[in-house]
Amino acid sequence: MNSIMTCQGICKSYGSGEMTELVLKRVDLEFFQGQASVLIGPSGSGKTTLLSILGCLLAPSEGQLLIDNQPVNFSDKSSLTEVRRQKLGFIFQHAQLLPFLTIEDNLAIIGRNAGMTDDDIQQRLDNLLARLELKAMRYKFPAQLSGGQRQRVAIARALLHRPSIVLADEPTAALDWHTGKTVVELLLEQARLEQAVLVVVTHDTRMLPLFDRILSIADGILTEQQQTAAVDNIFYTQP
Ligand SMILES: Nc1ncnc2c1ncn2[C@@H]1O[C@H](COP(=O)(O)OP(=O)(O)OP(=O)(O)O)[C@@H](O)[C@H]1O
Repeated sequence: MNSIMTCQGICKSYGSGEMTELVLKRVDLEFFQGQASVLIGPSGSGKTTLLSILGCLLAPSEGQLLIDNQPVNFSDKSSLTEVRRQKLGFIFQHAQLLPFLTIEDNLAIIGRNAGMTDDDIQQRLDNLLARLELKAMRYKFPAQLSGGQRQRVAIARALLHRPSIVLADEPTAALDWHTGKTVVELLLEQARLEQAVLVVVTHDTRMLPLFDRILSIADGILTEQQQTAAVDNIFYTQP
């Protein structure tokens, strides 16, 4: 399996002097092609902080992030934007679609930012809208879709430019359990199909058996647990 992303001794602290809060303490972690990880931990434990570092949105205080074996240079804004546009796909709690653009245009803009040709964007749109059962939504506006449909568009948008890494921050928090589970299953299926690294933050322990690996943060320390047989998972609780 190819290593896509590596955290080497990553620390993150906020504030200074006596007010310093050390949120991440030496995180060492490797992410492999096609691997799906779920990130859990109590409120305030640093999940969004770690996801923001993985997404090149926030610089670590110490340590290095490597993507495709290249250290990410957090002080070079233009190279950061390039890495985000080419290699990363994001899904948030609320789909955050642009309300004044149709679904097609919301997706196409991501392809244009990544430098894809119009033909490639159209082919990719046709393919993803069909796979995610969104063909009928193509010319609609976000406000005309249900919450679950909007999150399916968010999945299509995160994958459109074929990123090698997809990061999702509580993608189901605004959905009911059934819709949320369907959205996560689709996200996993589509990310695996594309062989992308997937990292999902969730508070919902019922989702854990769906993932290859559980990353758990507490008191700034990250621990990982591989999952082979989902039912043996100690975190598993029935819906
Ligand atoms: N910009 C910031 N400035 C100062 N402190 C921050 C900042 N962002 C986060 N923190 C602090 O860092 C800690 C971790 O926050 P973070 O948002 O990463 O946690 P989380 O695990 O995602 O929480 P939740 O599950 O509630 O979303 C918290 O104590 C928070 O108050």
